[in-house]
Amino acid sequence: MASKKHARADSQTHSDYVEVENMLKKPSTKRAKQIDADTPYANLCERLNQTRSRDVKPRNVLHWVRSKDIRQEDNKGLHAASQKAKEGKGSLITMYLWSPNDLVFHGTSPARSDFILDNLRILKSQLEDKNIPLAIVTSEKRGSKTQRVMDFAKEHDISHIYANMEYEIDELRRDISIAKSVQEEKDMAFDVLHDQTVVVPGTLTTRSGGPLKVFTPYQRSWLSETKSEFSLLDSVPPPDGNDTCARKDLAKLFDTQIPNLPETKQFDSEEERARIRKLWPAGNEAGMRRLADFLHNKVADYAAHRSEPAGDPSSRLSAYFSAGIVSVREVLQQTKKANGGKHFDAGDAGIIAWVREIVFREFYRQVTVTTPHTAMNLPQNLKFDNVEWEDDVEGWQKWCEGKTGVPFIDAGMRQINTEAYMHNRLRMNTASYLRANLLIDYRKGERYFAEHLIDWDLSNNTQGWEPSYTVFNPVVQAEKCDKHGDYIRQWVPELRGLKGKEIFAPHDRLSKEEFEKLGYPYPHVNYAETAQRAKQRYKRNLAEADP
Ligand SMILES: Cc1cc2nc3c(=O)[nH]c(=O)nc-3n(C[C@H](O)[C@H](O)[C@H](O)COP(=O)(O)OP(=O)(O)OC[C@H]3O[C@@H](n4cnc5c(N)ncnc54)[C@H](O)[C@@H]3O)c2cc1C
Repeated sequence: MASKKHARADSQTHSDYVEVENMLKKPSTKRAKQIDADTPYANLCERLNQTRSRDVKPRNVLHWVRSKDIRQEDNKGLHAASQKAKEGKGSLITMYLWSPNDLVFHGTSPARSDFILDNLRILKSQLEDKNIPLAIVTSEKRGSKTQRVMDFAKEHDISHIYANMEYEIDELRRDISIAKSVQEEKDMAFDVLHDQTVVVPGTLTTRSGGPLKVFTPYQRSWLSETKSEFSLLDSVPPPDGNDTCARKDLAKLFDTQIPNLPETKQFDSEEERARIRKLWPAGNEAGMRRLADFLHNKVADYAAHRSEPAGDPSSRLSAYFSAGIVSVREVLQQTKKANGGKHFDAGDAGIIAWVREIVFREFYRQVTVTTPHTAMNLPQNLKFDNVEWEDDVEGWQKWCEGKTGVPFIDAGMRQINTEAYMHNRLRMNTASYLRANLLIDYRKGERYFAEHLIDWDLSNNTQGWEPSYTVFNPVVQAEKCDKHGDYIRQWVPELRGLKGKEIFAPHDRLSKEEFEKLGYPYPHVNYAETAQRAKQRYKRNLAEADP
């Protein structure tokens, strides 16, 4: 078992199921459209135009580290803060706002929570070597963040606050609130920089000026933009150090400790934590080593084999991207080198295919910024909010535990429960199975992924879970992507003894007697019937939808 959280999933009761439901509050579709028409992102940008340009003499300068930029290498906000600090006589201070209730609210997994803390430990030690403190400011209540940050800034005579942009609606609203408070101060400035992507979300537009909303034209435009604007891949150096006297002046800040995991985010045991840590070692160095290994040993086969989970064909860099342990610019610089200096529209087929996935990541941030309701438990296609979902508690429990009786689905769910990670092809299949074959509200699955993945990322997860009419046949998918059944064999030990095509659908392809000997669950539902039911339900409910 990966975590206490998962142990809880084993004994999921109806009240747990309802608890998930309560977490999924959402606005009406009418309200969603209003938010899309007047986005918090646009509102924040407008305010920042005023707070960033204020003529304030630098004193102490703050970089506010967020859960998506925990590194000193090529960190735009940290670099800007370091440059500003050099203009004055004050020090560079860094700070992380620790909000345990946010972890609970967002359902952040123990694996991701622990990964964040471990990376903060590394960053704190690297910065301390340069006499830069990393202070931990705790906000016990979700609503007290602005107050805590402003109190900290005043207490430490901060003239400038820098941070990197987070594009989710709650985070944008938090920054709007900070910007308002900074505006009320006479001698403070606030700036938030774009660091998560190469191309700033929202800037790739159609001829008429609207944001590109379809991936293929977005990718075309991204490739052309990054080809003509070389500087987009430029990186910035790590921060310069403070004078040694900062050690004494800011002693209290150097003393703050990285917090422990909250009770609900702890692992079952220290061994369990060590096992997950070994799979996902913390730190920029570990991430960049992983990249080098991928570029050297795997990327050449990526185009041909990326959908075959048995060979573990992908980079497994998602955890490092989602917590900002590696910079996407530095990753792409190394990738370009591996491509013999060619841009990402030519050269090695594996590299072209891999960078396409990075572009997906950028595209999904553009969607979050321009369609903010997608970060509010609502589908991008609002009509899908009208679907009448089934209340299949048993199906839900079986899905969570990897006991649906469909080998490919069960293998995927057992992988996520064990590794805090699932291969992309399985994410697609398990999501389709939940929202179509089980007809369970896809938002419950989205939340389950957040509660278990180490790489949880709101934009990638919500877009990955976006409902549609597509229903994957998990037997056909397995026969195509797991030809020899090795992935299934790895994760479903009950089926390890099966050698032929029986492994993909043991219930249908073995005799009753042979099947029962396996000790493997009966299929919870019939694939063909439920796929048909889902399509009809979607069609009827979408036709009746109001928006
Ligand atoms: C239902 C569903 C939920 C998902 N939830 C998440 C999530 O919470 N966090 C997350 O990072 N990804 C998510 N993805 C996208 C994708 O599955 C993972 O990024 C990928 O499997 C991570 O493995 P990797 O790092 O080896 O990827 P690689 O294949 O090596 O790709 C390199 C990087 O590109 C990005 N990327 C790859 N595939 C996608 C994609 N389909 N969409 C957007 N970006 C992509 C990731 O940052 C990834 O690390 C989800 C996909 C689906 C279908």
